[in-house]
Amino acid sequence: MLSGIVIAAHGRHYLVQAESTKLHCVTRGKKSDIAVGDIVNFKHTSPDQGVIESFAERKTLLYRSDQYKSKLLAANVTQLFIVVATEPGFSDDLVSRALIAAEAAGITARLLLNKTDLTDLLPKARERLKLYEDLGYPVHEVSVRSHPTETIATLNPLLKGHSTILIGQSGMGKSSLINLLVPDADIATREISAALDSGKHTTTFTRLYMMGPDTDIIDSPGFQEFGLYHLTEGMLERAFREFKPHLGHCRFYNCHHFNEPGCAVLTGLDNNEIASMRHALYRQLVHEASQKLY
Ligand SMILES: Nc1nc2c(ncn2[C@@H]2O[C@H](COP(=O)(O)OP(=O)(O)OP(=O)(O)O)[C@@H](O)[C@H]2O)c(=O)[nH]1
Ligand SMILES: [Zn+2]
Repeated sequence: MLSGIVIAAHGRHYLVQAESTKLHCVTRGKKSDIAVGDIVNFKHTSPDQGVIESFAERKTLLYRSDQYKSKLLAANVTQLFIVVATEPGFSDDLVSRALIAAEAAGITARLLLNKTDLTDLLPKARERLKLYEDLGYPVHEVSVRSHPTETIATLNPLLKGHSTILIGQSGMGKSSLINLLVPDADIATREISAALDSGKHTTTFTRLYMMGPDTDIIDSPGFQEFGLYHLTEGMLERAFREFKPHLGHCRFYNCHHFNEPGCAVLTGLDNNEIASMRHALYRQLVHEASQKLY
């Protein structure tokens, strides 16, 4: 049996890189429980095609979900970079959802502030990011277009030895960043489309780019919405870092931290130790989780 890494996924079709060759693989039956980043064992069915027989134990697994189902996003990721910019404005909701997803999956998270060349807008962006810095998430300032060399120098040491997933809203400069870090990214993307989408280019894929023997970058499109319906209330309360000192100090052991008397989390909110925006998101996520239909 041969082994390789899944570099793109589309339904139950996968592009697997094994040494220097890329194969179009499928799973047996209707199963599609393999994600980008999975290490798989496969058998050849033709020189450039194969069948996946099994996958290796995962270090981490990232999901996104809606009311109806959860979807595997990427396996074996060790860190998540959230790309934001001075312009257009970024969504706190999306940033926090990504951070919660990272916490729940046990993945390190960092924020990249791009377009620092737009100096007029920089103080405002820094001020908005302070909330996350205070929570202990590092913020790295870059300018992909104006200071590419410095951007590479900042990011390469952070990327080395990691499998990093990049997420960001449209317009933040994520594509520019990928193209800067992975010089053949465009070629690789065309190869993936040709192999998995029969050249239609209609679908955007989550794709993995190898940067070195133990370093890769995963680009994931479509993060306009980041559903976290799969997280339970217990997982959610632990994924909000700032709740940690308060957990276990509520009057009721099964406190939901909504409006219960003697709730330590709500006391933290009143004392400004917890930002109201974050507590509101916690409420929203618990609500979403209760709407789950699977
Ligand atoms: N001023 C400035 N503009 C930048 C910088 N990096 C990227 N841009 C511009 O921002 C715009 C969006 O960049 P993209 O790389 O397409 O952004 P994206 O996040 O991939 O967005 P989508 O392709 O819509 O998903 C482009 O016009 C880039 O040229 C930067 O460092 N400074
Ligand atoms: Zn409570």
